[in-house]
Amino acid sequence: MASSALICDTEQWKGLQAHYDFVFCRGEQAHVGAIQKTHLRDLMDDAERCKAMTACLLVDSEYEGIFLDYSRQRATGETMEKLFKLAEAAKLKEKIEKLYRGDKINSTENRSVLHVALRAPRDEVIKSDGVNVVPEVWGVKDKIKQFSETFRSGSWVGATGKSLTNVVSVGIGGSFLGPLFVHAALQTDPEAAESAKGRQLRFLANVDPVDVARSIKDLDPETTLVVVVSKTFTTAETMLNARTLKEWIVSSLGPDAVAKHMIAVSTNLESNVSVCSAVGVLPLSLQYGFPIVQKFLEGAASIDKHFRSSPFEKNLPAILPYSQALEKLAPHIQQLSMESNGKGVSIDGVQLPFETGEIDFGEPGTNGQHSFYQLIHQGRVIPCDFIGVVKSQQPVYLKGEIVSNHDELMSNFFAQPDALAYGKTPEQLHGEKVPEHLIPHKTFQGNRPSLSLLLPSLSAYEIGQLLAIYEHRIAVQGFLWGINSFDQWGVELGKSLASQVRKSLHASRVEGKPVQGFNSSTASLLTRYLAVEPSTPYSTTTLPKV
Ligand SMILES: O=P(O)(O)OC[C@H]1O[C@H](O)[C@H](O)[C@@H](O)[C@@H]1O
Repeated sequence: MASSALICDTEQWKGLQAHYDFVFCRGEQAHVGAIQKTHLRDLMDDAERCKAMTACLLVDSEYEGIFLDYSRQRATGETMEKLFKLAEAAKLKEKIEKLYRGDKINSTENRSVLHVALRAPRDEVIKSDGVNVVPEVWGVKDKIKQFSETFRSGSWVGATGKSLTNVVSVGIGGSFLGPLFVHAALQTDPEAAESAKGRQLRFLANVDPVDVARSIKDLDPETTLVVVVSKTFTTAETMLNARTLKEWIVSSLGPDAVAKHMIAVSTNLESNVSVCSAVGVLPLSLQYGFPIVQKFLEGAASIDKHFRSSPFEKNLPAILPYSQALEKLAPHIQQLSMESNGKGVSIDGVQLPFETGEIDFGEPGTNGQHSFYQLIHQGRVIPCDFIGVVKSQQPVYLKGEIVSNHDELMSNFFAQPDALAYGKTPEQLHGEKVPEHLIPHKTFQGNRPSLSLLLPSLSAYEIGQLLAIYEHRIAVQGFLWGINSFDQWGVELGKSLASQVRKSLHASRVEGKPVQGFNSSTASLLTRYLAVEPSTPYSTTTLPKV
C-alpha cells in the first residue's frame, strides 16, 4: 500500500467488508456477507472455534495469567484470517516496531510516542533522536522514589512544622484520568491500602468552583501538599485551579508556605501524557509508596513485552468491569480511546470515507445492569468488554447464602455475555407459555458481540497490565485505520472559542461593555447569563466555604 493510500481502498479491506456486510446496488440488496448469515448462537456451538478464539498471558501456571475470550465476537476463522491480512496491508507489524524503536510516528507533531519507554526495564534501549531515553526515565523515577520516601517518612514538613499527609493533585484530561483510575483501583488492594493508611489523595480537575470546594473539603492547608500536574502548563483549567489552591494556602499560611505546600509535575518526554510518566507516578507514589507504583509499571511492561513478541492471533489487545475497583477504568479509556482515535483524516491528511474511533462508556457491573443494559440487550448493538477478577480483594461469605458475595457478582459476569450472544427466541418464549402479546417485548435477538477478560487478581501489577492492554489495543486500531492516534487537534477549536468568551465576560463584567461578536443564539445566552449579578464582587478574592 502506498503511504498516502487509504486502508479502505485495499483489496483486504474490501474483502473483509464483503465477508461481513450487506452490499446494496441501486437500493437492492446485491450481496449478503457470510457473517450476516450466521448467528453467534450457532458460532458458539463450535467448541473448537471457541477454544481457538482465546489467548492467555501466562505467568507461571496455566491459571495465573490474564485470560481473554473473544469467541463471542461475530467472527469465524475466516474472519480472523481476513483481519490478519488487513493488518499486513496496514503494515501493522512495522508500525508497532516503529513505536518501540522510538521513531517519530506522531508525524503531525514530529514526535516519538514513548509510553512504552516509561515502564521499560533499566537496561532496555529506546531511542528518540538517536538518544536512549530509558536512563532519563529512570533518572526521574529515582528522584520520585527519593522524594516520596522523604515525604512519606514525615521529614518533609510544612510551613508550621507539621508533616504532610494529604495530597491534592491538580490536573485535567490525561493528567487526571489515568492517575484517578489507578488510585481508585489501588485503594481497594489490601497491600496498597495498608501502605496509604492515614493519607489522602484527592484530585481536582474541573474548573467548576464546586469541584474546588469538594477537593479541599475538610482538609487543612497545614498538612496538605498541592501537586500541579500538567504536560504543557498552559491548560486553562489547571492553571486557574492551581492559582486558586495557591490562594487557599497563602490565605491560611502566608506566601512563604507555597514552597513547602505546592509542587509542580510535568513530563519532559515528547510523549502524550501518560499515567506511567511522572504525572501519575509522583502523586501515586506519595500516596502508596514508590515500590507499589513500580509494581504497576512492571505489570504494564509485561504486556508491552507480550504485545511486541506474540503472534497476532495470541495477542491480548466498552467496558464493563465486574469489579468496583475498576470504577474509573471506563472514564480513563474514554479519554485514551476517544481522544486518540476520534479522527476525520488519515495520517497523511486525506479525508476518511469511513468512521474512526469508538464511543466508549461503561460502569462497573452489576450497577450498569440496572442502568443501560436494557439498551445493550434489546436496543442498539454495542460491543462489550466484560472484565472479571478471579480472586476478590475483599472476600465476603455469609453463612446460609448459597454463594459468596464475589461468586454472586461473578455469576453476572459469566451470564451477561451469553445473554447477549444467544438472546431468546419467540419459540423459547412460546415454550415457556409467555402470553402472545408479550412475545415481541420479551424476545432478545442476541447475536451481540462481546469479549471477556479474566484477571487472576487485581494487585498493582494486574492494574498495570490492564492499562497496557487497552493502550495497545487503541494504538493497533489507529494503525489499522491509518490515522495519527497520538495528536489531538480536535480539542483546540473549543479552547480558542472559550478564550473569546472569557474576554467578552471580562469586558462586560468589568468594563460594562455589551456582548458582541457572537451569533444571535450565543449572544442571547450570554446576555441572559450576564443579566444576573455575580453573587460575589469581582474585585476581591473569594474562596469556597468548606
Ligand atoms: O497535561 P496538560 O498539558 O495540562 O493537558 C491536559 C489535557 O489537555 C488537553 O485537553 C489535551 O487534549 C489532553 O490530551 C491533555 O491531557
